[in-house]
Amino acid sequence: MISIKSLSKTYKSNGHVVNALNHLDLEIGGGMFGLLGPNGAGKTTLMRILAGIVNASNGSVKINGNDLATDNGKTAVKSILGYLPQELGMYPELSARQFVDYMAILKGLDDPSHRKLQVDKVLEMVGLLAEADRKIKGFSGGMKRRVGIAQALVNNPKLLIVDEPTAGLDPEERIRFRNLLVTLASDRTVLLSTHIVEDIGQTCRDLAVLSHGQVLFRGSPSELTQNANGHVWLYTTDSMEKPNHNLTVVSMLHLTEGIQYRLVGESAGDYPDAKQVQAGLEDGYVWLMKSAGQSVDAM
Ligand SMILES: Nc1ncnc2c1ncn2[C@@H]1O[C@H](COP(=O)(O)OP(=O)(O)OP(=O)(O)O)[C@@H](O)[C@H]1O
Repeated sequence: MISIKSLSKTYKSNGHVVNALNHLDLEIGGGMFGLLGPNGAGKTTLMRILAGIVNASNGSVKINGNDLATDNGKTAVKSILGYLPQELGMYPELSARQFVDYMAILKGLDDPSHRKLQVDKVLEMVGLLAEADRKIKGFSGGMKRRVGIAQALVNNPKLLIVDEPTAGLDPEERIRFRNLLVTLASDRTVLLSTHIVEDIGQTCRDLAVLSHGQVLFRGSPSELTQNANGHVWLYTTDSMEKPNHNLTVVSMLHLTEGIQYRLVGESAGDYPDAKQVQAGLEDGYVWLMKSAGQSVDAM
């Protein structure tokens, strides 16, 4: 559905040139697709180009055969696209229904009776019909995010793009939101950008990991996980000294016998007592970044 070839985007700011996307190639099909990568990897830039908000510096993007470099292509894509940016400005004094209706007008749904049906339909899809006449200012973070999805869905898009939608949500809201996206992906493409590895593992069959504006990995969550097998250890010590820097600490657990480190790296040779364990998705991500020479030390 989406074909991206040698896509580059350069920003100039304060005399510096930033290569946000650097000859990026990517093919994305139907269903739910994850875009994973550290802050600054280029995810938002890629989504903004796909959504037609910024122009690429070089390269080509085709969505359902429509070339985003042409006016006709842009118009065609607009009619099949829904976009939820990281920060969507909402009018807090409006009710959910008023806001989604307003966005529907902006998207060109001119027929009032069709628009009303469509607004109610999307509010129902996101589970907000019962709250539709409450002011947005009284909504929780998760509810606001659902209003955001409702406005993105109001033109019944075949491609839904969501940028970091679960940031700042509590665990219950996050799970609910993730499940909503999976349901929506049953009959459309949903492109989900996040830096939360767990969100991708729970929802996407396919994913790409971006770093420095390029694709480091393209495949399934289980392929990303499997690549790390043989490179993950648990090591328990009562010493206060952290394991050496050739190993990345993925997590730490305080036990009665000391601190248990989960470590990812080429070899745990310096720690003969370390026990090799099965990799998880987060280990796969850390191993990928480490193999590419990127620092992923969160601790
Ligand atoms: N409008 C802009 N002007 C200058 N530089 C920019 C602009 N937008 C993004 N950048 C730079 O481009 C690079 C990629 O940013 P982008 O926001 O696309 O990454 P990201 O993966 O979405 O990160 P995050 O998760 O932090 O949003 C970063 O170095 C960023 O500072």
